[in-house]
Amino acid sequence: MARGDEPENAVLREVWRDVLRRDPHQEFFHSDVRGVLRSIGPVLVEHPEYTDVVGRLCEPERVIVFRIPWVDDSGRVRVNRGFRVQFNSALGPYKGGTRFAPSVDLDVVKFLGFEQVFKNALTGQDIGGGKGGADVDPKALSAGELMRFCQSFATEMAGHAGAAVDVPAGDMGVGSREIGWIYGQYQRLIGYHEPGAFTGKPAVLGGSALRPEATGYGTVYFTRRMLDDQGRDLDGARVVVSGSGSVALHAMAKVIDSGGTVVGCSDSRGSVSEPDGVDVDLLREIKGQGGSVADYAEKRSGATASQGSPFTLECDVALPCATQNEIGPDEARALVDHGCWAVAEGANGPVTPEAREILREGGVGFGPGKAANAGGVAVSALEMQQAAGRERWSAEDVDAQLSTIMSDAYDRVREAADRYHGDPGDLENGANAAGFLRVAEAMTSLGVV
Ligand SMILES: NC(=O)c1ccc[n+]([C@@H]2O[C@H](COP(=O)([O-])OP(=O)(O)OC[C@H]3O[C@@H](n4cnc5c(N)ncnc54)[C@H](O)[C@@H]3O)[C@@H](O)[C@H]2O)c1
Repeated sequence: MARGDEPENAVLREVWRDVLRRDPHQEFFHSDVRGVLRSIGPVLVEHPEYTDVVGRLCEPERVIVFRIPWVDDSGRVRVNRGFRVQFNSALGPYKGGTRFAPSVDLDVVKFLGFEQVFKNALTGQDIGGGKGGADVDPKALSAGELMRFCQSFATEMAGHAGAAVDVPAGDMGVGSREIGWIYGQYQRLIGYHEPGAFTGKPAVLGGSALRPEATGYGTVYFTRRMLDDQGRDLDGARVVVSGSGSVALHAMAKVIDSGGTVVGCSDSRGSVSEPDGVDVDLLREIKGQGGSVADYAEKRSGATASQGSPFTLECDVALPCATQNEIGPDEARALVDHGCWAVAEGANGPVTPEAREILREGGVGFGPGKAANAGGVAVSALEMQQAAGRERWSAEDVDAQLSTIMSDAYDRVREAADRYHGDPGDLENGANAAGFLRVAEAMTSLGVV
């Protein structure tokens, strides 16, 4: 919302101006707040009692910024910056991932933390929202350096994490190995076992079955419900999945499991088109050895590598699963021109606001990340439950719960879209409205705290 495009509701307008005034340069965060304020106007007409919570909801409860000193393999002392934004704990302990990437700054972490508040609410579980990370490129570090880095990160986080306080998980650049190292240092510092304090741990340390798969699988479960409502399904569909990391590889596997063909993928170095279908096992193997999608394409006669976006390829379904701002106006127009049925965000913020508008006008279904990629955090919350009960659930059990959670989230979003925005297919407004309703009820019940 530019100044001339402010909310009509006087309270929302005031909140928006405060957000801009306090942090004028946080554009990712502004963009997300803008979307939410747009969506909740009609909710406040029905629930004026929730008006008071909006200002508090847009201000994190706590922001922790810290120094991460570590020693590299040559003996040189290096310094990075770490972040944890404890955004909202009305529904439960703060819960959200940890991102290690050079692009991490306070704007990105606040944006992701704000998203997380709504996402977690949509899962129906009792978890608040938070996010953290550090401005480091883990790919540039040796394993020894990365372990020391994780230990330094954990030393600072130890005073802020805890099973009933804040439960970090992984995100880009942070997998189960790194969470194991972070948890190891945390446990050493506190002096006892507290497996519920971190999720996404290796299985041997109490990590949940299916946690690595959960976000990708969940995105596909959500997409299937979207297609169902269009009278379509993934069987026989051509699907582009961007990225080839944790979310993307598992989304690809579930697409193939559902009868679809993955006709394109990418990584930070380029993209690949393969009309006959990407071989996910081979791609995983090559990526696991540090290779790129271009290295993969060299091994496949039907695959073509390029430097362009994978979203200009012809496809029926697009699942952006890499990073933010992958689908801008050009990619959105290509998707509309190719008659794409649906786009669902496996990544956080991969579709820009302008692109979302183009998709909407072009009649392409849109599943916002707040809902579509909630599967990861949902299984993280199941990992917390298993830790609390000292239990281990099977992959089948977790998968069944994940599928139900994603389906329920879809219903919640669709119902709110219909009720407050008069269009059951407007899942973006629906996700914001449904998430807001749950958090606002909890915040109101807690009083002004
Ligand atoms: N891991 C989770 O459980 C989880 C949960 C919810 C949302 N997400 C979101 O999903 C996205 C991916 O997370 P991940 O855990 O798979 O990370 P990851 O580090 O395992 O993989 C990221 C992938 O994106 C690719 N990539 C990075 N920048 C790119 C660019 N500019 N263009 C094309 N490809 C690029 C990388 O090469 C890699 O293949 C992130 O937005 C993350 O916040 C992850």
